[in-house]
Amino acid sequence: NPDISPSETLPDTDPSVFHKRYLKKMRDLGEGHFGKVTLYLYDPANDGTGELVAVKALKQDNGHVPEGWIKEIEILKSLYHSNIVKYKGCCTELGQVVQLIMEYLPLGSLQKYLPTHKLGMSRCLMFAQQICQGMEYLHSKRYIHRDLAARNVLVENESLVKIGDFGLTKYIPEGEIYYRVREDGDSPVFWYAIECLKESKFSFSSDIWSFGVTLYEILTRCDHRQSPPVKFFEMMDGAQGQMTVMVLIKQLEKQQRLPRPKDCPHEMKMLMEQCWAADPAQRPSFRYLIEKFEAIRQ
Ligand SMILES: C=Cc1cc(F)c(CN2CC[C@](CC#N)(n3cc(C(N)=O)c(NC(=O)OC)n3)[C@H](F)C2)cc1O
Repeated sequence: NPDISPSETLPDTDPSVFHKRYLKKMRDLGEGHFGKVTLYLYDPANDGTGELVAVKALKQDNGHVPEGWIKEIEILKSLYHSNIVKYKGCCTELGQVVQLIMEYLPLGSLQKYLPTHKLGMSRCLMFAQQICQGMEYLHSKRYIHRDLAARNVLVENESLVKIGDFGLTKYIPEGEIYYRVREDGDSPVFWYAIECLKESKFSFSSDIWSFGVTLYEILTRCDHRQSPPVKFFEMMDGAQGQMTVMVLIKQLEKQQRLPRPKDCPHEMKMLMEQCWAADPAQRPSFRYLIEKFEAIRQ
């Protein structure tokens, strides 16, 4: 339309800048150790026609912004993949970045979706392959996730899932193999590789172990009676009843692993066991897992 000058059609504001005053709180989506994720309507026109967004905010402690928080925002901002939740922007307050704005996936996590949608095996394997594709991309940028689990995978629709949270993601510098941290608070120990439990050594290979547990969750349709914590407690031959990290390590050192889910194809059982190899070097890569899923799903 020749008589409208470009300046009348181009937006003159940065779409990745969100103003706190236009964020209308809807409800909480999740709670983490250091903060929470909340559903907001971003409604600058103040007429309810805005868009729903998922907002991650840290529990503010005396106003200083932890260095890891900026890192998490920078990491998500740099990721572009169909199986990774989209970064939308930031909301700053007093010039400090305080909130991370992401796309909202109303179907929520696999942990909530699977028990109520009876998915067939082929759909489960399709989701598993998509998680591997998102993770292969993440590893290609030298990031390790450190918290891969069904609760952190979101459902876009019945044919698409995305890795939705990067709260524990770390960069592994060139030439390094491990990332070492002093674990604190509620670490997801039942998703942790044996070397993470024993020496806090995280690597690309420890993400593979966590993927194996995530695949187990998918094959059990996230039935809470078969959840990793429940099954590991059951395997503890119920004696002392007190599960500690030491007891879990002993079980894993005795080569005990999560049981084969009902109706689980033998090939999937083999794949999970490869992901749970005691030696990190023996575990497959996400590239290898993608090819396995391609072959099985043909
Ligand atoms: C500050 C740290 C921190 C705080 C937390 F609450 C959590 C846990 N949280 C992660 C994000 C979460 C699950 C995933 N993936 N989710 C994202 C969406 C979305 N983008 O739409 C969504 N949708 C939904 O539930 O729709 C019905 N759930 C869910 F909030 C749990 C992890 C943390 O590191």
